[in-house]
Amino acid sequence: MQHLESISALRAQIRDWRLAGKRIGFVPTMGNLHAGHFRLVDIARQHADVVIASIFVNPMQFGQNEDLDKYPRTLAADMQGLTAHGCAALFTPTPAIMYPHGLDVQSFVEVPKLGDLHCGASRAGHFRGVSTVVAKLFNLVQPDVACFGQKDYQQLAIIRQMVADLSFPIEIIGVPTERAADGLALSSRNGYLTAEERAKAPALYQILQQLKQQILAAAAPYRELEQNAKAALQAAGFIPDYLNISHRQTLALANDANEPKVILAAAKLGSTRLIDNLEV
Ligand SMILES: Nc1ncnc2c1ncn2[C@@H]1O[C@H](COP(=O)(O)OP(=O)(O)OP(=O)(O)O)[C@@H](O)[C@H]1O
Ligand SMILES: CC(C)(CO)[C@@H](O)C(=O)[O-]
Ligand code: BAL
Repeated sequence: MQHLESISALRAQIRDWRLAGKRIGFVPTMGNLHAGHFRLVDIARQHADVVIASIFVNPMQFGQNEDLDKYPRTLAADMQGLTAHGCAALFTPTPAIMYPHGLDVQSFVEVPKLGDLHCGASRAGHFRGVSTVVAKLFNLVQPDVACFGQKDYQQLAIIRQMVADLSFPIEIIGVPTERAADGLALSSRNGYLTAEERAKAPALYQILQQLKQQILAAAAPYRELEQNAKAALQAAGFIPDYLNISHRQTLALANDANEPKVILAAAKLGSTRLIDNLEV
């Protein structure tokens, strides 16, 4: 696997692939890779001749009091895993490369409405950071196809909207959430959990599954079901951030049984913020 650390090296590799007529697949990540990330690479390889991944812990998407500094960085292990999954190249830019003049004067991309809801309301500026870095990575890599996880459901919706609005010639593929045997969505932040917290963590997905059945049974109005589910999260040891029965495309709160729905949730277990979702 090629390890590309500069924009010039990346562009030379992309040029070589283009001259060879290769269809390029791209998997952007923040590293500390797990089976969910490697699944993205596997899927990308099904849709492209070559796959390139990126690892960049993007400071623009972290809030002041978030975990930018402690975010796990495991490059050597990540490179071994990517190589084992047939990734052809890995791009690992630094913040100085991505934001040479600093974040304060950096041009940005913002997806209105979708970026303001749910995690956008809880993490001010987060999705501006995500859409900006992904747009820049798309311009640098210029892939034909890019894979994102459904674990970050709102992020995937925002990327799809950005690609459509800005006419990126890139096919976006959403990959189902990879889960541990007990149902917990794999996430780099799961590594923050203590043993006691990890034992409680599966309750998040279990509560989403129970809520889905209640929605299908039309057990009560959606807002009442949301409140009950948040109470169940608290009883399971979580501090709920949000739990919203939403429209799959607009992500606005759903009210109608006929709408295509997704349950979106974020909750803290100790100091660890977990997210998950379940389509209804
Ligand atoms: N369990 C998973 N299943 C499928 N895709 C996933 C999973 N976890 C992460 N991804 C996807 O991998 C890509 C990179 O995500 P990222 O590097 O932030 O990993 P992460 O596990 O989501 O970390 P974090 O704990 O910061 O959320 C994103 O498209 C994300 O949706
Ligand atoms: C898409 C992404 C790599 C942009 O930094 C990040 O938000 C992530 O890892 O999901
Ligand atoms: N996959 C989530 C990235 C973040 O929380 O910044």
